[in-house]
Amino acid sequence: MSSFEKVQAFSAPGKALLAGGYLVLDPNYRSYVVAVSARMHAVVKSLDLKQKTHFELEILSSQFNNDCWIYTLNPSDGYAIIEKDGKKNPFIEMVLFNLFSYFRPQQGKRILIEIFSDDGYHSQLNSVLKRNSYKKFSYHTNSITEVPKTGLGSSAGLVTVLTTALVSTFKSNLDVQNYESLQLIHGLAQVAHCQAQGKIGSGFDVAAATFGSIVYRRFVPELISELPEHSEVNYSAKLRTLIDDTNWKVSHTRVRLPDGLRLVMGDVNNGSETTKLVSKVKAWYNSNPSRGLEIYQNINSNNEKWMAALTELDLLNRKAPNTYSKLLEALDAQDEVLLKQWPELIKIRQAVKEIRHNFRHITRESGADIEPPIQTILLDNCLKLKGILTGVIPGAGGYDAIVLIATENSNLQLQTKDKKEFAAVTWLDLHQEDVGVKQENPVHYQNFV
Ligand SMILES: Nc1ncnc2c1ncn2[C@@H]1O[C@H](COP(=O)(O)OP(=O)(O)OP(=O)(O)O)[C@@H](O)[C@H]1O
Ligand SMILES: C[C@@](O)(CCOP(=O)(O)O)CC(=O)O
Repeated sequence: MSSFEKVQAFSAPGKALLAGGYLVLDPNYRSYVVAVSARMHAVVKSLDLKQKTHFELEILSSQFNNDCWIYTLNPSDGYAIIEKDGKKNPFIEMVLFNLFSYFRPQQGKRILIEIFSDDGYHSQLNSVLKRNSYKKFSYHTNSITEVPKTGLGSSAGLVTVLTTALVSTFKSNLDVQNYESLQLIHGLAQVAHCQAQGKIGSGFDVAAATFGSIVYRRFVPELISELPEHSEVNYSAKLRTLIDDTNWKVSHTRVRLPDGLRLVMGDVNNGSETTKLVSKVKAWYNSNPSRGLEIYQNINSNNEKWMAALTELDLLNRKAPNTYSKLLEALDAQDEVLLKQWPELIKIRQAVKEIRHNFRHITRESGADIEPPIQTILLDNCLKLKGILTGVIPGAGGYDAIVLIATENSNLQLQTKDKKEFAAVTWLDLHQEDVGVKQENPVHYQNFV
């Protein structure tokens, strides 16, 4: 290992889409995305292969049964991506293809990238925890495709951190705190992630992995779908134009939950398939577009009210911290009379009530389980707990998880312990992260025992 000349490390966070599920697929609507503390990490080591033009790449994900992908890439054949043993990982392949097509590097290199992923992304059943003084990761006996995921966006985290790692090897002195650098990472990661998924998602997960907690409005999908086939000679030129000279009209304004409030995720250990839910909702919308539009506009106006009220809470805290503390105390007491004195709280609760009401309506009409009755019961029970401001089923909804906004002081473990109505929930050890891609210290990823 000591023969490597350059060693760097980066990480990127997972996500929870609080407001804007389904609507965010359309650039007309904004969404509220919280980056979460489960991060995907990459340690990248590189070495110039003097007098050579080929690239030897090894990508290791040792936590998952020592998964490993090995590639040799050549400028002479357009950087064709062929894994030594024919192993597939579409997310890695699309990152490599787009990064090499964009940079078209000529000086041969040997590159080793080690991937590490935090516990939140996957079920930890039958895993073994290994640690050093800085970090801890769980090791599984199964390969990555066989370990159940939790829905925090592992592929978006992987694509974003891998893109960052490769950009850092081709671009000297990459500074991930610099806005232009983040924009470059974001564009390349969106292209790779879209192509690997084989469908056009809204890209909110890649945006949160790159920029952190944001209010997000997507780019038009045609920007990526209209790129030429990979085999076309002009792919590289078109990709460069898309990344360097095109206004994506995407917006990603940094946000954070007001101080004193935190994000709580509860795993319900089931899982839903986003693609199936999306296709049912699209079919429902298209069967009566004017009615669909009316419902979407209603959801949207409540999403906007909710986002605006969170900003109002933040302002209240800055301008009148003592008053704001009283508001948090009212939430901790969950006292209806006290709570009525705070219009900001009423506004948020009312908006979320409307949003959930509309999604239950879509659930009944479309057959897509966005807020199925069992989750309604669970969420309504959660809203009665002390310290809870509001709660939803994030993203596409379904049986994946629930998300609550709670006061810092609330103790949900204690309040829900041994209560049968909460038996299905495991409270996850996660919190909101402000920052997206982050530079890490490579020394922190050595000697795990
Ligand atoms: N630690 C990892 N090492 C290597 N590949 C990984 C890792 N984590 C995720 N991947 C890749 O991402 C794929 C999972 O992507 P998928 O989009 O299905 O899940 P997800 O992004 O976690 O889901 P969701 O979007 O619902 O949150 C894996 O099959 C694998 O190809
Ligand atoms: C339904 C959708 O709006 C959100 C999906 O979110 P999640 O993958 O369930 O977290 C799809 C998308 O935005 O790509």
